[in-house]
Amino acid sequence: MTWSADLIDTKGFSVGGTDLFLRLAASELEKRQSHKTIVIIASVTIIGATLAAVLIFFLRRRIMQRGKREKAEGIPNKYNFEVGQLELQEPPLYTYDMLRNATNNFDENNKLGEGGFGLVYKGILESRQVRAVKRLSTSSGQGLEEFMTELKVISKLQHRNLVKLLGCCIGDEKKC
Ligand SMILES: Nc1ncnc2c1ncn2[C@@H]1O[C@H](COP(=O)(O)OP(=O)(O)OP(=O)(O)O)[C@@H](O)[C@H]1O
Repeated sequence: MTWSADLIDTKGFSVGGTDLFLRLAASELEKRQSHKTIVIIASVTIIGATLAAVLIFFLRRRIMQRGKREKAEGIPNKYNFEVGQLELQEPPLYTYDMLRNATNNFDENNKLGEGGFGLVYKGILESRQVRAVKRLSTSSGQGLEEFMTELKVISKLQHRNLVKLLGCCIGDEKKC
């Protein structure tokens, strides 16, 4: 078919008309196909990047909130200190005040039991977590080195008959 009159926009006809089939060179169709592919790839990439950004945002916010909470509770994320040749890592460090508040100033009513090196109290942290707090008695004769050795050993032990070390407090005269 040859058309020699002015071009008409067929979208202008709201009714009637007939289907018009055009035969195109295969290369024309390939071009359209590749455009379609590019559009799909671009859309998937944009959606993927957006989802990743949202995920990273929420993860970062969660980590930051956790960091803030630990800071508020006086628990550093990680610490590493040395006493002589001893090195201890991982268990969180509690301040003496935190444990004193948790146990209501080491109240007799919160006493759970007594071991060779001191009394054990029930404590409730600000986060409402319940803990058994063992306070080293000054008369126990256990020095810093023995205390650190004990911490180092229990922090590495895991057994159903042993309580897990969840943290420690290492003040000058106040060790828990
Ligand atoms: N997690 C806990 N929950 C409840 N009670 C506890 C807990 N930990 C300790 N106790 C009580 O405190 C007592 C003394 O505990 P501790 O760990 O000091 O005992 P121990 O190992 O015999 O002492 P030590 O190592 O000083 O000789 C226990 O016998 C128990 O009654």
